[in-house]
Amino acid sequence: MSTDIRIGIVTVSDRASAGIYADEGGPAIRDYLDKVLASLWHPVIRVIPDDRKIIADTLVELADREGCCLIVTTGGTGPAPRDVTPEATEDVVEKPMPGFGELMRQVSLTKVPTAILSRQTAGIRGKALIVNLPGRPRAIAECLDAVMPAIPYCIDLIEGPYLETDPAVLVAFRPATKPKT
Ligand SMILES: Nc1ncnc2c1ncn2[C@@H]1O[C@H](COP(=O)(O)OP(=O)(O)OP(=O)(O)O)[C@@H](O)[C@H]1O
Ligand SMILES: Nc1nc2c(c(=O)[nH]1)N[C@H]1C(S)=C(S)[C@@H](COP(=O)(O)O)O[C@H]1N2
Repeated sequence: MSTDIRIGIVTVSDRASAGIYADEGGPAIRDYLDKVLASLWHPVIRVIPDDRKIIADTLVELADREGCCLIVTTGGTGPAPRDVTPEATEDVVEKPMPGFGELMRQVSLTKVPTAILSRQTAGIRGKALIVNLPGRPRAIAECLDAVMPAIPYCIDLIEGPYLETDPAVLVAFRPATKPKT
């Protein structure tokens, strides 16, 4: 088991990637993970435009070459013509994990009626879990609070590193398992 925990943080935004506005989404994901994770981890950060091939190539690079066990994207999940983050995610995952999107939309609906406009999804590529979040920076904690308790065990199951959370902030759920004989 690797002890080097690398987590990809991918902002998908035409304007943030062009420097028209400062990226707030990537830093919000990093701050969130800094608060929640007790394990030492290293961010691998990318800020890219809403381009299906660039997004797919970036996800492949972070999963296959950078060795990220978790890749969190923000932006590009809505219905607008250039919103293609879910399609790019589906292009590269081997196993879709639709429960993540379902739960995040359900929880987000208690915060904002437009939650159903996000097509955010998730999936597994090799030993990486990829999770999409909406672009609005405030959506990041709203969505991660919902799915984060299940993420460390998901990464256990795909044979990634053991992620420990700070139990005072968030308790990760790991079901009791029988030892293999
Ligand atoms: N990375 C970001 N940093 C700061 N604000 C953001 C970011 N991404 C999105 N937002 C804000 O949330 C709004 C909705 O996000 P959305 O992903 O739909 O962006 P967009 O309108 O498609 O434009 P762009 O791709 O250029 O960010 C944006 O208009 C912007 O105000
Ligand atoms: N938790 C949460 N989910 C949210 C939102 C939000 O503010 N908070 N914004 C919604 C809106 S307005 C849109 S258009 C969709 C898609 O956003 P995206 O294209 O920026 O990914 O996410 C939705 N989901």
